[in-house]
Amino acid sequence: MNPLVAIREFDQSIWLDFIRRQILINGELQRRITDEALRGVTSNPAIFEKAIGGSDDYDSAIRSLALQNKTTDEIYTALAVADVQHACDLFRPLYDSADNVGDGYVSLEVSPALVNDTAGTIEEGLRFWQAVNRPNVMIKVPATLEGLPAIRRLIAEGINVNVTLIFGLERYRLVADAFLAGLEDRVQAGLPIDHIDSVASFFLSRIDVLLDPLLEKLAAEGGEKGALAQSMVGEVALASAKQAYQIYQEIFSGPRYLALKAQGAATQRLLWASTGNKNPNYDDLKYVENLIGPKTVNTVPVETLDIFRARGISAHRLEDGVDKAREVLRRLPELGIDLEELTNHLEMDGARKFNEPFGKLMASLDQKRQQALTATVVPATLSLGRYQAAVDARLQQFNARNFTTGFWNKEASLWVPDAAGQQSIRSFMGWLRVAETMVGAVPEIEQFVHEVKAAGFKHVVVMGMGGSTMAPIVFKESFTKGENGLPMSVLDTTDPGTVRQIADAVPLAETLFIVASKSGTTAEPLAFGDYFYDRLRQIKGDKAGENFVAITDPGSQFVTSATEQGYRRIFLNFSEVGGRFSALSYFGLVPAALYGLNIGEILERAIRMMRACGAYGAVDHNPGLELGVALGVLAQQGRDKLTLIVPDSLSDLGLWLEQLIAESTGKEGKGMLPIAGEPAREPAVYGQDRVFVYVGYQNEADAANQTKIQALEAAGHPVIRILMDEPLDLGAEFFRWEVATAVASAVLEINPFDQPNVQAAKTATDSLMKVVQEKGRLPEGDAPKVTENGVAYYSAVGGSSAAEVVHSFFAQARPGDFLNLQAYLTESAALNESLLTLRTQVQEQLHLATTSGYGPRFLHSTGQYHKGGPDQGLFVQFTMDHPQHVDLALPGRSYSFGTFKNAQAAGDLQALRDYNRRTLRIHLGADAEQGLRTVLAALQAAPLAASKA
Ligand SMILES: O=P(O)(O)OC[C@H]1O[C@](O)(CO)[C@@H](O)[C@@H]1O
Ligand SMILES: O=C[C@H](O)[C@H](O)COP(=O)(O)O
Repeated sequence: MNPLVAIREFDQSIWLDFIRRQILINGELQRRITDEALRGVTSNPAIFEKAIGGSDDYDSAIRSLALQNKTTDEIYTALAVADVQHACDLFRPLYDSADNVGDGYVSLEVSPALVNDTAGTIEEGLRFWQAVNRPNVMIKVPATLEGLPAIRRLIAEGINVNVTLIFGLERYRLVADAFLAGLEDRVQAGLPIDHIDSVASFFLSRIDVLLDPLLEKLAAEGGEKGALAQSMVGEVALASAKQAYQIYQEIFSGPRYLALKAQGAATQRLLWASTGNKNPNYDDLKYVENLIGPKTVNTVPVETLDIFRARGISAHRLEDGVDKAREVLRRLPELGIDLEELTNHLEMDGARKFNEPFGKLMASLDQKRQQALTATVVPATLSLGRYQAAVDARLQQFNARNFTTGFWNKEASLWVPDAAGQQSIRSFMGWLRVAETMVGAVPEIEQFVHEVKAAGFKHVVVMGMGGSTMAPIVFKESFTKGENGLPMSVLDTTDPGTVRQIADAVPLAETLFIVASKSGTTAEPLAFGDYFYDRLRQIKGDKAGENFVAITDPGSQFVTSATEQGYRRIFLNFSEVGGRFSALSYFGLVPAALYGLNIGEILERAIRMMRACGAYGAVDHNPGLELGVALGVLAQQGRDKLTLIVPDSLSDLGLWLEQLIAESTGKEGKGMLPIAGEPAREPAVYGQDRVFVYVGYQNEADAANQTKIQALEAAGHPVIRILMDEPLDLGAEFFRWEVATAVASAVLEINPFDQPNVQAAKTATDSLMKVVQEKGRLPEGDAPKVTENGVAYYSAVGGSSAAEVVHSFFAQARPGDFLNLQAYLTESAALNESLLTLRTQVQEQLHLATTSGYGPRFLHSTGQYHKGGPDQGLFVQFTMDHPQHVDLALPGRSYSFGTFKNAQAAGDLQALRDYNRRTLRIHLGADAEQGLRTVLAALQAAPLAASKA
């Protein structure tokens, strides 16, 4: 039997004298608990120095905390407390188990600087106890004379105490006395004493390290004394321990303790500490095997633990040779050795051994803190030309209103006058500080990633709509997969072809499906979840839930259904963080971590930007606020098409920006429309409604785009440039753009956090789905105006051929309008190319801004702007057939993905028409790529001409 397990027969508990974030996250500590019967953990300042100072595991957390203006002390406490909490949670099942007596504890030591400071020790002990906030933490207090009253007081407060740095028997008696006195104080105060545990840590190897050289010196002198000294080499520590155990038995069978026992008190067990051997001549298990006995603990370093597991022998030996032990201690004075005096030296030396590494750790933390504070964020360069004056005027106006402070104080009157709007704004500002909150969740997420990989998962599919999946898309497309990450796909469409592609491409049984929905009521993610859950049930039966993870808000219905379906994990996000502002919450970070990205670092960059956008000072030179004011003012001046130019490596950033900006600002007939995916062109093809934003990398040559941007600037267009150092800076950009969007909304006097017009399409879709449920199919729509080459054209404008319909549709264009292509199709490279050709043609001939999106994705993004923003859109909707061999049935429903998607397209078309938008629906038939080529031919039949109006 594994000796670590066998040792339990002798009622000794093995604790680990080591902690480090890595072993918490990578499952090592859990494995030791499960497989090696590990029953507790102790830490000390030297251990934390090794963990924090000796690795870069904590660096991004250190910098994040520094950016939150934490002091060095606060940073140390936050890191240590987080690790101790995590370890406490891993031991919690053991701690709570019915047959547990005194185990499952994790110790956290007060600062070694307080070794002679009673009041300071009590204050810090109480503070740590509250900060860790776990019943199975032990506060470690040194057994100095000043420590003794603190031990009594902390015990009296009901706190578990690990008394450390005990070297001598006299002091040990005082320690036990302080423990009993603390319990008696509680009894006197009428407080319970049945859930308080304490251990007395008797330090061993350090005794021999000090005594052996003295004994060896005497031994070398020879004679009788020399012989006696020789017989004692390597014996004093074990003799002290054995004698201490005798004292333990005496005290804890005496009347004083028995009176307390009657009220439920446990004994203060002896804990053998400093049991890692330091003398190469001794057996490495000297301070383990010889000290096995009932009601004791041995805290061992990792190396000793592993040696014991490999070759240790478990036997009750603590009470062997008790007489000899007594004799060793009795005869020491004959050699002129005063053990009690030497233990005082050990105590002072012990304090030094902890103070030195602790000082070193604090110095290195301080240095990292300073470095974090001096690091700056990537600036945005605003070249606003003739608009600068209007922007400056608004900046001054905002400064006069003390806008920066009001913004951070969530003063909703900065946005809208009505009380309901203001209430909604206040309740959706959680994103402002979510990055800080998430720093604390990084270890939890990283441990989850470890678990998922250990369980054998090979792929991740993130499923959701809009804000619940946009950030994962950006992470996937802008970063290469992290070394330890899993390949990831994102599903955000009901298109059966796409669902099928994903289902066929991934190893289903080894795929982790993340269903991400803030509300938990969005129809698409629920359908995705049901579909894949059903597929997994066919493979794994009742175990299907193991492959599913939910990210949702607390209290959503989805929490209940995911729990019922046995989901592996449910991450509860924050109700005060809206979907499109959730990139830096669980919605963005869980997928990012699974993809192998350094989420601590992403958060650090975000917090750096958060600090730069901080609550004090002027609006100008504040990276988020200044950008927001500029964009808002430009939009008011007709420069409302925010045209994003990016290198290929950032092509999907536009999807995220589109949703954030369009869904936040596109309402009440106002708004800013992001234009993504239009290649940069010469000034002549653009109208006067553009503001160009270039987001790229400092070191990535993107000469073609940069030259074009310069020409656009020279031609009088406002141009904004942001040059990042590396993809991790996207953490900062998420935050900058969230702030800018919220601030631009204040300029436009709208509520950035609602999406009132998205509902119109959902409602229309819902009524169509009712018809489907009743009649088995969607209602017949209007007849097409024209059908040509199998492609049908539906529009309010007339024409007797495809070319005529298309041309008269575009004849409605006015300056400042935009084209929106809505592709309810299965995405493909060929379709992307044709859609781009169509956009380019319209841009060149009509100088319109053009946008394009796959449906239904865009419904949860720019869809709000289409209906709520200004009436400037020309909407071309493309639909296709979903032949039976491609379409997919939805389990438990009377309709398929294809029907659902058709209903969404028809519902949105209905909504657009209800808002009197100019629409053209083109049904491409069974072969969408071929159908679209036909449309292009119709378009190219003659040059487009806009109306003269
Ligand atoms: O996360 P949920 O609640 O499923 O919502 C998805 C998306 O739908 C919207 O509410 C719009 O329909 C977005 O704002 C949101 O990001
Ligand atoms: O809790 C115990 C101490 O952390 C530890 O055992 C000290 O051991 P050392 O003497 O090896 O530093």
